[in-house]
Amino acid sequence: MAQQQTAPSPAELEFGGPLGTAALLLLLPLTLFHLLLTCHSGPCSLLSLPPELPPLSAFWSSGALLLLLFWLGFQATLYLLPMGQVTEGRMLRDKSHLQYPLNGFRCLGLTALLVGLGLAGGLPLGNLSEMLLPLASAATVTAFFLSLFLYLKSFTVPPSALAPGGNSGNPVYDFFLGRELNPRFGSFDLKYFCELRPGLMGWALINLALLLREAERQRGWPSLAMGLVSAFQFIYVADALWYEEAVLTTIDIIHDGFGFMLAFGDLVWVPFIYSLQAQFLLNHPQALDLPVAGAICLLKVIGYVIFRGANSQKNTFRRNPSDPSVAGLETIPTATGRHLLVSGWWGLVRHPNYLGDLIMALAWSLPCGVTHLLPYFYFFYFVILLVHREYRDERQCLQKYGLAWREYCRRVPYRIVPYIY
Ligand SMILES: NC(=O)C1=CN([C@@H]2O[C@H](COP(=O)(O)OP(=O)(O)OC[C@H]3O[C@@H](n4cnc5c(N)ncnc54)[C@H](OP(=O)(O)O)[C@@H]3O)[C@@H](O)[C@H]2O)C=CC1
Ligand SMILES: CC(C)=CCC[C@@H](C)[C@H]1CC=C2C3=C(CC[C@@]21C)[C@@]1(C)CC[C@H](O)C(C)(C)[C@@H]1CC3
Repeated sequence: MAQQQTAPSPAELEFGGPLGTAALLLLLPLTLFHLLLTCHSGPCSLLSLPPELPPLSAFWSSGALLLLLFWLGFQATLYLLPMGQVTEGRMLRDKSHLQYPLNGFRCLGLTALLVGLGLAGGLPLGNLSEMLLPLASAATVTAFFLSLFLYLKSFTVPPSALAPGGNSGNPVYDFFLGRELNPRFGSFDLKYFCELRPGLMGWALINLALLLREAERQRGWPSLAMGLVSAFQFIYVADALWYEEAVLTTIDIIHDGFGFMLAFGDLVWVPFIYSLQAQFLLNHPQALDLPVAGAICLLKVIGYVIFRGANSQKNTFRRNPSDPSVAGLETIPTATGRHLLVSGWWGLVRHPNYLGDLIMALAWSLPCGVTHLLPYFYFFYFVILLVHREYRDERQCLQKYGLAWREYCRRVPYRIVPYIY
């Protein structure tokens, strides 16, 4: 029988409960526009207001909205193309499994091909770099309406389809966290689509537009710093789509509902905030020595090896514990029948994937030099996000695994950084 979903108690509410989430609903878009404006201002000071505000008309254009809707429709069409394998997600509370298409990397290839053809035919992609403000407004409005739709839709599904944490009964809190775990139209999974497709590829496309604009300005090649930032971030996007299946064991898919936090995160925050380093470099060029560039590349490789190794190890183990690559690892049994890895990457710290991700985040910012704080915004935000995420995950794992989780914490005492945290 389907297990009934009970509302979380006030003590279990996350992000500061209704007040905290109401504040985030306002603060996230305000931070976004503050950063976009600051990045294009001369002083580019993270801690003061941009010297002059553009007219209100600079924040909105119907062309930008149409372009965004076209992009969403285009990516949705690619998602639906019957290419590649289909995989099964984790067992749900009603004991069923959802099916997910694994065609993300092919969609990236097709997108790259079409963009390449467009560029060869004279597509002025660099112009996108002057449309970021109205595009970000259009994406924010779209994310807001999508979240409203998702919130209303969640009242039409059975309790077993709700996320563990998003049905407190408080409309603001539930709107922010998302009530339904896997909202779908037939086989079209809205959360899985948004998590990996339009935002991530949009981020890579914005970076490319900024790089092209910089190259045009320099009448030839982009700077080394811009080249490194774009290449590092493109690798991150391509990696996420190549290992698409691994997203099915992340907190976003297995625990969090689909609400404003993820809709805004996926469609707005990722493309417009994660491209801040490239935006900064277009407006504030930086010279980079080859040895420094080499050291930054090494940092990126170290981060990537840890990030990918840890995520793939956990994903393989969760999907098939007898896979030869993980079968020899030491584990702790839990009362749920699932085991916890206690050696390999997951025996180093309790969140080795966060460690790798943070190292990469630093490598993305360093090419921007050390004269400004703004390119490091992503790194500081990411430290806060991952520390908070780790805390949320610990709480959930303690609930899920009880004594076995305590034993894991005893055997692996550090959370993210060995011997430090
Ligand atoms: N770039 C960005 O903005 C962001 C990137 N990320 C990245 O996304 C990736 C996924 O992160 P996230 O979803 O937060 O968390 P994880 O992928 O680490 O998933 C956490 C889950 O993994 C399982 N788990 C934890 N410890 C063990 C263990 N020892 N053995 C086996 N399973 C274990 C538990 O679930 P269960 O036991 O139920 O399987 C736990 O709930 C990370 O690399 C992170 O850095 C995350 C947020 C933002
Ligand atoms: C408060 C606030 C701004 C919340 C939004 C957070 C979101 C931006 C992130 C939550 C988890 C994410 C993940 C990725 C992107 C950022 C968000 C949506 C991810 C898709 C990036 C690529 C990785 O390889 C990944 C697939 C592991 C990762 C999954 C989590």
